[in-house]
Amino acid sequence: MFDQKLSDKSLLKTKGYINGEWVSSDSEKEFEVFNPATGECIANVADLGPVETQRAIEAAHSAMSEWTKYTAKEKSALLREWFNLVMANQDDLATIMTLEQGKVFAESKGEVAYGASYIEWFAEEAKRIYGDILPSTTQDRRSIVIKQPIGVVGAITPWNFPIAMITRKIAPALAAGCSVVLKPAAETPLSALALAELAQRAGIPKGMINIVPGKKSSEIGAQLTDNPLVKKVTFTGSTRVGKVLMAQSAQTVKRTSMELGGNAPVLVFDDADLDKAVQGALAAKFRNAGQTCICANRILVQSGIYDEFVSRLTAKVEQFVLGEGLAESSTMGPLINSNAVEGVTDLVSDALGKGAKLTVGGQVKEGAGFFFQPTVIRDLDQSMRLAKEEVFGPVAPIFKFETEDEAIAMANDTEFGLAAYLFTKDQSRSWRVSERLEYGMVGVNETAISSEMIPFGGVKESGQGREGSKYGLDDYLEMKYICLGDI
Ligand SMILES: NC(=O)C1=CN([C@@H]2O[C@H](COP(=O)(O)OP(=O)(O)OC[C@H]3O[C@@H](n4cnc5c(N)ncnc54)[C@H](OP(=O)(O)O)[C@@H]3O)[C@@H](O)[C@H]2O)C=CC1
Ligand SMILES: O=C(O)CCCC(=O)O
Repeated sequence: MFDQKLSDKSLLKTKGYINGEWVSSDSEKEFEVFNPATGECIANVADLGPVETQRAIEAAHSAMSEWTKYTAKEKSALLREWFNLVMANQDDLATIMTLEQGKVFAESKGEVAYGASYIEWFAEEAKRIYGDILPSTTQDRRSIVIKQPIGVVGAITPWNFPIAMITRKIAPALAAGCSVVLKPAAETPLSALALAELAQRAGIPKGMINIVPGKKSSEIGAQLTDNPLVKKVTFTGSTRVGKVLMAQSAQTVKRTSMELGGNAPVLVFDDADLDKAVQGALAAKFRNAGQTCICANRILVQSGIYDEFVSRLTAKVEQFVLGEGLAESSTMGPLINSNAVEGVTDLVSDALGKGAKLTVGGQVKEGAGFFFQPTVIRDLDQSMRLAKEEVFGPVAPIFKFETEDEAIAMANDTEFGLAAYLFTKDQSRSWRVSERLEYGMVGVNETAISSEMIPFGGVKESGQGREGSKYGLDDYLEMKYICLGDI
């Protein structure tokens, strides 16, 4: 399958990557990777476990002491070369991503560029790690703060963004001076391994990046959280697993960064620019077939424009073409697996059973693969599961509200707090509402809020820590205070 599709076939790697070597599992076991658009097996990948992970951690630990000998400028140059290679191989990386993850090729290309932007950004930030000299309480001493790499980083990433979620952890880690052992999602190991191949070609020293693909995620996770050589655990994925990893990390008091589930509301006020609001909600809802933690999960529309909003959004959604991601005609791909299809189906049935109304979609697509039709549902209320639970799929539930206070209360009525959006032309309302929304990120009249230059992250049970931006290095650095007394 890959043979005909990649211009550089050596980007297809199916072994683990430890200490600069491509390795099988000790047991020689492999696991299958599937194309979610067809259900076909597209590769067999080495099934590594806790023992190989321990080896990777030890390699990472040794590599870090070598990496400290590189100047900031040398580290920066290596990261820059990795960025160049990722961009030079954008089409092949996007092909691999579409085949294992399902998103349409244009979106995969966009994600490769987005993922690369974190490498470029942190190549630059690697040169900007500063210390500080503080005022002193006495004449005979000086107080100095230096920043040092926290240590070996254990990273676990999800399948929904198989490149960007990796680069936004590995690039700041390397820039800060840390090495990484990363476990990619079992659904999408091939993108991670191709990235490692390009890092190797860029000259990033052995042991600095280690990739441990494997199906025994809880055992690999236990090794990463229990091993005292690992000083920090960074995770993107479900809140359930994030809590497990935080609890495990507490035993050795590791620093953690958690980017967990979301339940993003889009608040559309009567005074909004309706075209802009429909377009924004559409983009935020259907990106990656709705499988993004900042996807619009609940669309809250004020009563005066409710019917008009529903009919305009429905008309746009009717235009989606569902299909295999490499087909040029497709504008939306499949969900990741059959569990995902079942989960979405259950949430839709619950809402329809309790009186909500379908305006488009609502069905599993017949035939091969894991497709669910792009769907709009209206007239929801707070009793329905869609009001509280994250629907990781192409379903736009539209709720009605009367007043600003009611909309804010509905928006905040969740344990999640990742991203929220609002549409209004009233300047003071945009400030007022932004400040009252209990979320880590708020988009005002804009839903395309992500970039390497902004601090991505949430509050409440959506996690802790921020990725990207000038703050993104902090999670990988320790602050050391040095008190210099008189000689
Ligand atoms: N914030 C986000 O970006 C994401 C949120 N989600 C949310 O989570 C739901 C479930 O998706 P799912 O893929 O199951 O997410 P998970 O949280 O289960 O998976 C994310 C990553 O964690 C790994 N993992 C799973 N269990 C453990 C464990 N006990 N210890 C260590 N690592 C573990 C997975 O490995 P493996 O693949 O090998 O099981 C994968 O690499 C989605 O429907 C969505 O609501 C999901 C993905 C991303
Ligand atoms: O966690 C996710 O679902 C991916 C984040 C997408 C983004 O960075 O915009």
